[in-house]
Amino acid sequence: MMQLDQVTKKYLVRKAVNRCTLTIEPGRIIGLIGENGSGKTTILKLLAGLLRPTKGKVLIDSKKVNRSISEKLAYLTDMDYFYPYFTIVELIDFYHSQFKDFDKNRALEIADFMKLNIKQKTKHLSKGNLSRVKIAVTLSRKASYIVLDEPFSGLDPMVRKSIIKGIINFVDLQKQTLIVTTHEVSEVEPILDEVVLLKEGMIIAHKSIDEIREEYGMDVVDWMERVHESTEVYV
Ligand SMILES: Nc1ncnc2c1ncn2[C@@H]1O[C@H](COP(=O)(O)OP(=O)(O)OP(=O)(O)O)[C@@H](O)[C@H]1O
Repeated sequence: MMQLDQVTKKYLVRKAVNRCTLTIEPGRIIGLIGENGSGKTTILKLLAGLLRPTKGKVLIDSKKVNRSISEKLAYLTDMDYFYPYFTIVELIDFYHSQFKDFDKNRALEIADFMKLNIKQKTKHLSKGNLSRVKIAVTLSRKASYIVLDEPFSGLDPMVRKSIIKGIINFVDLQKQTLIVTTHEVSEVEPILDEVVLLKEGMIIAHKSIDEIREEYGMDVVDWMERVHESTEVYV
């Protein structure tokens, strides 16, 4: 289980995350949604132990998060920093050597599903193919928690939908929990169980997709727009 308990994160004087309380149950796929600068990446970095909260507690499996959480949390960042002279298959071997839970066969299977040429050097990859490689190596870890920051941003809209739907086959929801931030809400929505909506560093809504449809009888994107414009809190 992942928990934020009254978490505030300040960068100097600016509050990027403001008194956020959140519980994420295991085996769920969560969409962390919000406009630019609303605090999504900061929350993911707090969960990944890369940042410390200014106030409050970040807990995973009831333990305070620190850097050793990387053993059970796979994190796809919004940055690209692969060693340029590695081919994709060499990169997969490198990940295999670095992470005990890395499943090389799964990586090759995802690379194949993503239609990647594994003999290509990472420095020659297009932005979209680099995004595919990042997804492949992250989902190949059998980590309990998978955290994806804007994983679909570089992908061609023509193939994005099928890739998003396909990745669900590479997550084991009996054992894994997935959090994804995205601006492509309508495309990602089919794979989500819950959405957490952020506005100016605060959580303004946390609902399951079923609840949104049943309680509000609304399409998720329409509901999010309504919540975002309203002053009410839906948690
Ligand atoms: N290292 C930093 N130093 C100072 N301010 C920062 C730093 N990182 C983020 N911020 C600020 O904190 C706020 C939240 O940033 P964050 O990156 O978490 O938002 P985000 O929702 O992920 O945005 P985006 O959708 O654009 O990626 C923003 O106002 C941002 O400018």
